[in-house]
Amino acid sequence: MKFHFHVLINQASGSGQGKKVGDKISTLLLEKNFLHTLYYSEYAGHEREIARNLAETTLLPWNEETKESEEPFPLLMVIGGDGTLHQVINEFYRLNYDLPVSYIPGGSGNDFARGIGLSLKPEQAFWQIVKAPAPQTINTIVYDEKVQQETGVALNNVGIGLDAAIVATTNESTAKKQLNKYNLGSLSYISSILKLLFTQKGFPILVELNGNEHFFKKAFLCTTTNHPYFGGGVAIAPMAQADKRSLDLVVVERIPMYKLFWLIIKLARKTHTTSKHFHHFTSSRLRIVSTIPQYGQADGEVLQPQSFDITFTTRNQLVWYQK
Ligand SMILES: Nc1ncnc2c1ncn2[C@@H]1O[C@H](COP(=O)(O)OP(=O)(O)OP(=O)(O)O)[C@@H](O)[C@H]1O
Repeated sequence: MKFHFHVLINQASGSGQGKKVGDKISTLLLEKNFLHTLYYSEYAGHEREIARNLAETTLLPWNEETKESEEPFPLLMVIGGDGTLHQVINEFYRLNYDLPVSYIPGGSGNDFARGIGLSLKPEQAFWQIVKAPAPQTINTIVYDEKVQQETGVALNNVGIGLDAAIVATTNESTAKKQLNKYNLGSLSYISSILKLLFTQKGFPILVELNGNEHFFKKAFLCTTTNHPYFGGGVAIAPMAQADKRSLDLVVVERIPMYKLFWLIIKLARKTHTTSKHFHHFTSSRLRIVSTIPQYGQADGEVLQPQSFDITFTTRNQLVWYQK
């Protein structure tokens, strides 16, 4: 397959990891004589503008015509964290573009790459892309939130409660910026986790799926996920699969601290799914209503505290790589 790679790099992602990966891949593209053009995202939101411009002028859908064409296929290659890819995919979704993308992880969490079996090593991920003769169909989560009227797509997960509060607190923490300078950003993440394990209160939610209603008086973590991982490699839903057109919802109830720590130990041992405080549902469509304002997160991008009446469905996205 002949490509023209349009490489969109977020150098700020992963506390500078995006820059390192971007440099490595651009050197590789030059050395191996691949046709390519580089684009650097210079501020938050710029990645969306670049993606939109490319979609309007350069990128092509993958269809019978482009399959047969002798011309190099113009393929977008995103280098950054989960948040960068999230923004690009959302721009395409907003403008109704159905375009294949490729991705090389350069963030700190890189859950999407983990979830679809794309190497976390940039060079290996690069060859997984270059050697693939065609894109793979990957499931994504479409969310439609009625209270604030927000819609979008997530590649990894959408959470209400604990996970979202952790992301928000870590992002707000001034310590993070300091620690990131020394590549210790994960310390600020761990300190947010510890703080919120103690302070996050249980909140009522109603879940509707497969024609049934489930009510939780004190939900603590409520995450709809497309693949097993969240929070940088924690396999919260080991049964989830990104190549299946279904979503997995995980609800953990607020339980006393000693039980919670036991559940965390079980999580580390991957035996948490047997706990009676861990609830799991699978469906291709589900609705969650949460009336007490909570933080939300979609692929690690924060939704400010709000009530939620959110419906999740699925959508296909073509991702260029081979396992
Ligand atoms: N040049 C830039 N400077 C600062 N922020 C940027 C820049 N370009 C894009 N962004 C913003 O960075 C965010 C995405 O960051 P991303 O999630 O990729 O990195 P990360 O948070 O370090 O990685 P991870 O999600 O794996 O922890 C998006 O909200 C995007 O708008």
